[in-house]
Order: sequence, then C-alpha cells, then structure tokens
Amino acid sequence: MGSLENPTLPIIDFSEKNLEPGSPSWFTTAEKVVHALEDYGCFIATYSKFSPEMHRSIFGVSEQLFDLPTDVKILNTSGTPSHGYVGQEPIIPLYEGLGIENATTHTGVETFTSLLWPSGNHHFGETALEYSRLVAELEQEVMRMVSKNYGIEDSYQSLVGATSYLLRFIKYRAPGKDETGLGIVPHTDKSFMSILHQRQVKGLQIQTKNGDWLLVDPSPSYFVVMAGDACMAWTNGRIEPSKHRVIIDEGSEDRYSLGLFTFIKDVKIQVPEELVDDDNPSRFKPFDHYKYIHFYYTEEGKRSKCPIKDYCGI
Ligand SMILES: O=C(O)CCC(=O)C(=O)O
Ligand SMILES: [Fe+2]
Repeated sequence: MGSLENPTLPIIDFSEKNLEPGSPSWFTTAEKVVHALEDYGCFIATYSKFSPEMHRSIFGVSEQLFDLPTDVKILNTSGTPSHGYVGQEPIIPLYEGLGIENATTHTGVETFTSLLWPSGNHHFGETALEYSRLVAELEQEVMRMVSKNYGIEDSYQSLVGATSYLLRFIKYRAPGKDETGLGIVPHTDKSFMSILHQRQVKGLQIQTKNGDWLLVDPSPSYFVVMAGDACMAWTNGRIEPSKHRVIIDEGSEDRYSLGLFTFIKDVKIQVPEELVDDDNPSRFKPFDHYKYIHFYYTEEGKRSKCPIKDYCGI
C-alpha cells in the first residue's frame, strides 16, 4: 500500500477524429472512457482543440490573479463553501484558490473580473471564458459518452441544462525548508465531474483501487477527467470517484493548476431507472447537489468516511 509508481492512468485521445459523433472511433473512445472511469474514477484526456498558446495564456492570467493583494483576492466570496477564495488555511498552508462561478457565461466571468479589477481586465475575462468553454466542451463530450454507453441519455438530458461550471484557479507555494510538501489532503471531489489541468510543476497523485498512488505527469495537453461524488450517486455506484492529493517536492517552484468543476443546480440528481433492477437496487435517494455540499462542510460531513453515502445512500 501507498507506494509511488510510474503513472499508469489510462490516456485517452480526444482529437477531432475521435469526436465525430456516431463514428466508430467515437464509440471506441466512449468505451475506453467508461472503462477508465469504472476502473480508476478518472483518466487523462489529450485534447487537441486546446493549443499551447491557450495553455500559456491561461496560466499567464492565473499568475496575474495570484499577484493581486490578499485583501483584493478575499473579495471573491460565495454562498457555497469553498467556491470562493480559500487561502492561509492551517492544515494546507501552501494552498490558495479562487473560483469563478458560472464560468462558461459572460455574466459569471464579468462579475468576477470587475470585482477583482474594478477598472477592468479584458484580457483576463476573455481568457477565462475561452478556457472554461473549451474545457466544458470536453466535459460534455465525456458525459455524452458515459450516458450513451449506459443507455441513460434521457436522464443526462435532464441534467445537462442544469449544469453550472466553477473554474478554480489554484496556486501552491513551494514548501519552505521546514514545511511538509502537502498541498491538498486526500479527498474525493464533491462535484459531478472535475477536469484538472496543471502547469509544469508535478504534484497531483491519484489513488488506485488497490491503494497505490499514481503521479500524474504535467503536460500542456493533459487534462485529468475525474468523477465526483455526485457522479457516483447518479450512476448508482458504477463509477466511484478516485481519492487524490497534491504533494509538492522540496525545492520545487510554485505550482499552478486549474480545476473546472460541474455542479447540478435546481434539479435533483436521481439514479436513472435504466440502472436499477432486481440485482442492482437503487443505492441513492434523489438529492440536491448544493445541499450535499453544505452537508459535507458540517461536522458530521467532515467526519464521514463516505459523505455521499451518509447523505443520500440507501
Ligand atoms: O491542484 C490539483 O492538481 C488538484 C486540485 C484538487 O484536487 C481540487 O481542487 O479538488
Ligand atoms: Fe480534488
């Protein structure tokens, strides 16, 4: 248990030729996606629509964002726990993050940008919106593949319009001499789906079902597509989210990463009837995703070994 190995997460090619709807390679890709999610709870997507220029510009604006004074960054608040500014937390002192809610909409990005840069920052807004929309396309393709493969397209249709996107900018400062390199404690995401992207400094580790931790090499074309707790409930437990953590090596540079997280707003998530039969009874009650997030941040939720089961498990 616990040994580090070379990364062996499945790598799945999301180039144009595999994304032609209904083509044989689309179906093959869909099968790989479902296998990877069932076996690992996540996989690496290589996404050809994402250019090296986009990689440079999004991390360029990320640096600009973190360089703002702390009293400006803390203006980024949210009614949902951990969706706004998080920093200087005693258990994860290296970690700092800010979140743009409704990041695929002009309004969402504009609200965030004008709060942090009252005199405007057009380049930031444009870059954040372009990034969010491009990565959201990847997420939607993945979900179409999962729902087609499971025969639960109708259920997915009822969720897709209710999906909201949170873009989180994350920075881990390099650990000092007497500090541990723990960037973020082991956890599963509370999201429906998460897509992570990292700059050159490694640190993201994913736990496999047999307890090994795999290091995900950073690459400008790599996106880690990861199921969250809500996806586990929706798929009646077929897809389990993977536990992951961030550990920064001593002597590293500061590490920058990005997460695009989906959450389902205003409609309840429920197990599709196609995934329920006598051998597979429904394991989760219909639940409100945002109420689940609030539950997770209660004392009971924080103590729980599997909060989604404690919240809405049958
Ligand atoms: O920084 C990373 O690569 C991972 C971040 C993460 O796991 C999270 O924000 O939930
Ligand atoms: Fe995470």
